[in-house]
Amino acid sequence: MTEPAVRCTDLTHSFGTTRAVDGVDLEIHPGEVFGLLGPNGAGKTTTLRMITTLLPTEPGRITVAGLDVARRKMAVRRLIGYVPQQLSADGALTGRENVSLFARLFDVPRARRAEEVRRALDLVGLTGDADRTAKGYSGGMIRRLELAQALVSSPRLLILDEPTIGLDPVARSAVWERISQIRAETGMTVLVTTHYMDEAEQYCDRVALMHTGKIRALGTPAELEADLGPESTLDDVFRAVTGDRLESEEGGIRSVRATRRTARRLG
Ligand SMILES: Nc1ncnc2c1ncn2[C@@H]1O[C@H](COP(=O)(O)OP(=O)(O)OP(=O)(O)O)[C@@H](O)[C@H]1O
Repeated sequence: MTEPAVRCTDLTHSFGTTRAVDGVDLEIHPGEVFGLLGPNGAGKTTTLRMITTLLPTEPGRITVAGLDVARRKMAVRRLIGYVPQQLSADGALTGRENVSLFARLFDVPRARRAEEVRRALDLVGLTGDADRTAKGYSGGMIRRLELAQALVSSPRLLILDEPTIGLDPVARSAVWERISQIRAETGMTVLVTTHYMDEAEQYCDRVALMHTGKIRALGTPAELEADLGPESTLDDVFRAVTGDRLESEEGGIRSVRATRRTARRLG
């Protein structure tokens, strides 16, 4: 039987008295686009940081392609491409130099490096802009550059934390189109967090709705909506299971702040 791409068993993590992740069980199938949905503070980033080996997994357990994350950290890191929420591109470098840097960091063999960098830039549609410095890129182009950085080591599991936060609707769909195309071309598994329910509805095969550290519902968007009744949206499902709204005002303000931070850092 094929191993799940990710299996989380009873994941728990606290920061002081805040229980950020509270008994999460999750199984992500190979090759699917899986969306972890929830408002700010739901515990999504903490869950991703545990899966990516950046936070301890105990007392819970995580496997990535059958490998125990607590015991096989380095092997797991080689399977993963991670795009965090924080900016990871350097404005002073060209697109190609940014991706080359990641190729070196991730030990892409020297003989294959230039070709892998070209391939990653091509996958995200940045070939024509590869030799311009990133400080001249739009927000959407920076996000696609960060995708290329994560793709250069040919990961089996691509993990994206709020890939479209702070982008305008056109740039958001451009980023998602690339994610869908890359998944179709490479067959890799994609785990993505978002608080934009329309994106999850359109682009995710399955979603988990997270709130106050717990998974409150899990399934395909269509299944979850059908369970609630005709004409339901994912936001309705979220409200029904948590009594809260998925897209909060706070999210909007944070998005703007994030965009401004990105612009400042690259400028
Ligand atoms: N390093 C930290 N120190 C203390 N508390 C933290 C830390 N990181 C997260 N938290 C708290 O843990 C809870 C979950 O945060 P987390 O970042 O995982 O949520 P999230 O769903 O990813 O939201 P966001 O989109 O805002 O990052 C929140 O209450 C947050 O304030």
